[in-house]
Amino acid sequence: MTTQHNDSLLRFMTCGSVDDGKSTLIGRLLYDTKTILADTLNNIERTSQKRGMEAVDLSLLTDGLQAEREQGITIDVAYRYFSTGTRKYIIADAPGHEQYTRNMVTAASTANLAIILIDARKGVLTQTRRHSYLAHLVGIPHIVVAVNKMDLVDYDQATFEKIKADYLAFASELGLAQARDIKFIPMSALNGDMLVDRLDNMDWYQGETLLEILEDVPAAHSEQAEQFRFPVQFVCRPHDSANPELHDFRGFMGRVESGEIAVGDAVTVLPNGYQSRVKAIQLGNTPLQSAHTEQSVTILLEDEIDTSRGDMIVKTAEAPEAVKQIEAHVCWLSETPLSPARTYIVRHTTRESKAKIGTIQYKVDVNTLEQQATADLKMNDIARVSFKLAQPLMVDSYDKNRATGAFIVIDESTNNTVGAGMIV
Ligand SMILES: Nc1nc2c(ncn2[C@@H]2O[C@H](COP(=O)(O)OP(=O)(O)OP(=O)(O)O)[C@@H](O)[C@H]2O)c(=O)[nH]1
Repeated sequence: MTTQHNDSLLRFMTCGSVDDGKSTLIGRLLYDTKTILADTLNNIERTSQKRGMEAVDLSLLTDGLQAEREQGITIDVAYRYFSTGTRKYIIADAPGHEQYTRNMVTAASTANLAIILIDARKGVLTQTRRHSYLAHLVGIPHIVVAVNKMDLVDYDQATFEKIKADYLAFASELGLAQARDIKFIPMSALNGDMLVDRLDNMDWYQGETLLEILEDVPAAHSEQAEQFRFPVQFVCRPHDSANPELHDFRGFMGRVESGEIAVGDAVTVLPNGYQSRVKAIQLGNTPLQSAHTEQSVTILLEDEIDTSRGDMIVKTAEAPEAVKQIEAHVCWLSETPLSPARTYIVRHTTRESKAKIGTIQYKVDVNTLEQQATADLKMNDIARVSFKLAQPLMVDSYDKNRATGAFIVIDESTNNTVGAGMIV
């Protein structure tokens, strides 16, 4: 089965430590793909000249967004958009240094590719390991290791090869090298080597440029044929006594989180397990023969089935389990620590359940990757936790399905999101 998908959009993120060149890299991409507005460009050129710089300071492009970022949004992730003839791009940029973990987990949850920046002079650092671990944890399938500032090491191939070997050694240890597609590029974001243009300083590198990788990489959902998952958001049941035909119309509205569905397919509605077939699919008022991932549609079934928000329509042959206990990796997002004594709400797709903490098996030191015993969780902690649920949830493992394998934890008293979970 081939899965249809929106291949014209790629979501990616950049990870790097302070001064590795994240802003410069993004600026260079925007500049060389000519997606900056002319007046913005003039401003930057003028400012760079005033500061006595020979080249245009591309970090000014993204730093202009700093003020926006600082307006106290809870999760501090900036999104930037650009497009080429081939694709549209959404870049998630997770700044902030202490809050790095939670920002990165948030930014990474929808990204399909992560660029991990390494300063060629410094090589693989603790932060590199941390970024890589988090990218792995949140299941980003494509990793580009960008060895930046090659101009400062005389574009030396041996330096690049050494960093590549070091990275691969720890990526294997982590299981990252086996599970993900990793590519390495030597570059100078400042001069523009190997981002959009190859230039001629590194003829020894025959691989793709950054933009070539971005243009080619499969977008989300396109790589594995995922199972059909349709959490019901709303049941549309018009009551129109003047129009008795409409009594038959009961549409289930929602978004196809994964897979695809066609008219005539055998489906099961969970958690009750009612079975039926798809009678019709509508996109707005347009009838469709089939629907695929990321489409928001209305599904009509052949039988009258009592269904409500929070139920999930799946194909009968590939139904997930409805479970009342889940094991997950949790990233704690709140300043108030997780307390095992309290009751939380777990929100999973369009469904919620009250939840109690079963056990916190361990938390992970993201710098050393060591597992440590703990009694609570503080902001930025990542831990393996089990939850006991009051209501069953229809879950997949996060590895298999990033939509139905993820959930958020909500504090009942404040209604704030306090944790993000990935089901093991
Ligand atoms: N020589 C050289 N300098 C670079 C390169 N890329 C970035 N820089 C410089 O490194 C410094 C930091 O770059 P930024 O792009 O601001 O780094 P950043 O990672 O965004 O830093 P934060 O925004 O503080 O996280 C700036 O002075 C850049 O001009 C490069 O490829 N070569």
